[in-house]
Amino acid sequence: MKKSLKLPQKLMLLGSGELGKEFTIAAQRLGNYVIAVDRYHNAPAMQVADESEVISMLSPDQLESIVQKHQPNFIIPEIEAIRTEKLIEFEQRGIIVIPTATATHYTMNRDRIRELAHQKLGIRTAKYGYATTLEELIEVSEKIGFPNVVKPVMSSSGKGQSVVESPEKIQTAWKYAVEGSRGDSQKLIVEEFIPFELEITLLTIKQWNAPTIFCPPIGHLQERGDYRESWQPAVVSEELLQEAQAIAQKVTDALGGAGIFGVEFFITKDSVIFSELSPRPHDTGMVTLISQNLNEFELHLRAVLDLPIPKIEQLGASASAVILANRNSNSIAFVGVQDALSEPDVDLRLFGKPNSRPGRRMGVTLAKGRNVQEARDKATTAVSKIKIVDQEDFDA
Ligand SMILES: Nc1ncnc2c1ncn2[C@@H]1O[C@H](COP(=O)(O)OP(=O)(O)OP(=O)(O)O)[C@@H](O)[C@H]1O
Ligand SMILES: NCC(=O)N[C@@H]1O[C@H](COP(=O)([O-])[O-])[C@@H](O)[C@H]1O
Ligand SMILES: [Mg+2]
Repeated sequence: MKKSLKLPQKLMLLGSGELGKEFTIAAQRLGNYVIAVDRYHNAPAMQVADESEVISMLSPDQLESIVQKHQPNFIIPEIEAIRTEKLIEFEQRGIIVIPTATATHYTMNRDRIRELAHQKLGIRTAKYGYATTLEELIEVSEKIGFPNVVKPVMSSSGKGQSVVESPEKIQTAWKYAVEGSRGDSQKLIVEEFIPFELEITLLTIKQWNAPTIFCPPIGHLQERGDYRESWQPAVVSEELLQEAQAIAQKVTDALGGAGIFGVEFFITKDSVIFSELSPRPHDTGMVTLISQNLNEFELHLRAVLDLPIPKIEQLGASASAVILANRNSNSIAFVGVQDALSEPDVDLRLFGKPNSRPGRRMGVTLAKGRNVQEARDKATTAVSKIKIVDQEDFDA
């Protein structure tokens, strides 16, 4: 990365969900030009970007045609399911891929990043094995033991993931995982179930020309593999936090490049277990929209563009909670927003996703409190006040 950089830059965002939308807003506040790309029209980031493209990001030809057309300076992946071999080619042609094309390749599938962290770097993870057929799944499950967690190697937000309590449940887990697999892989990972006390995301900012820095840890609560609440700061002993930071530094150094990473850990009574990482802003990191002087999207942008990050300030106990859809609809509306926002220090993001399906994340509440418990209570209370309705029903 060159030492002196001029603004604006042309950024191509591959994936245009809620995280991309906030990133685009951060990029545009510094006058940059953003082309938002996703598989469907009017995705959240497209609503605030300069231009947009609707393609299959797993198609090398479609990626080639939009890169030819827009000639971006940077390609910034926002989801995993991208034809990463093509990103390697773009990088060789001089486009900066964030954090690097190889890093996106490693983190696209759970097996590659697991091999890097565990086999190559010797980092502690849950015991694991792989399966590509039901027979293999039965065999590997017996080896790992019960309960275990079955996940497609390519999926996110808990899609296709389930906890398997006993051998009779394996077939159901197989079916669920194959159906929930994103992209073109049918491989599954089976992990030992870790009975953790707390799980955290350590937002780790890798810079081109400055040392790696960390945000205070974010605690989170997940249900069925998907995030429901997050809060900052999370209480972790100094010793375990240093261990987590050392692991995050080791993995992100191995991946290289620059940008923010969401490094996920399970914290048990006396140990830290690496789970996985996103080479991009993390959903649980949306709490930083209220909890820090620079949120995770602004930090990502600064790291990408080699802009300084002189200080990360935590602004006090804060929390986020998700608003999930309960229906299939392409005309959803929200009611109860007035009530939700009537509390001091409560804020809201409604992502503007054009369609809903049961369980799809449509928004997030943000809150500050005198302590984390109060912040969490305020965020979840705000969620309970917001109801998703059909536009037509409401207008009728
Ligand atoms: N081995 C495990 N033991 C215990 N809980 C687990 C295990 N693996 C996953 N989980 C639970 O499921 C959640 C989601 O798992 P994971 O992060 O691997 O999935 P994901 O689909 O990549 O999620 P995201 O994309 O939101 O990060 C974890 O945060 C944790 O709560
Ligand atoms: N855990 C990863 C994550 O939260 N990713 C975020 O969700 C969007 C997809 O949402 P959708 O499935 O509702 O389209 C992605 O584009 C990204 O913003
Ligand atoms: Mg995760």
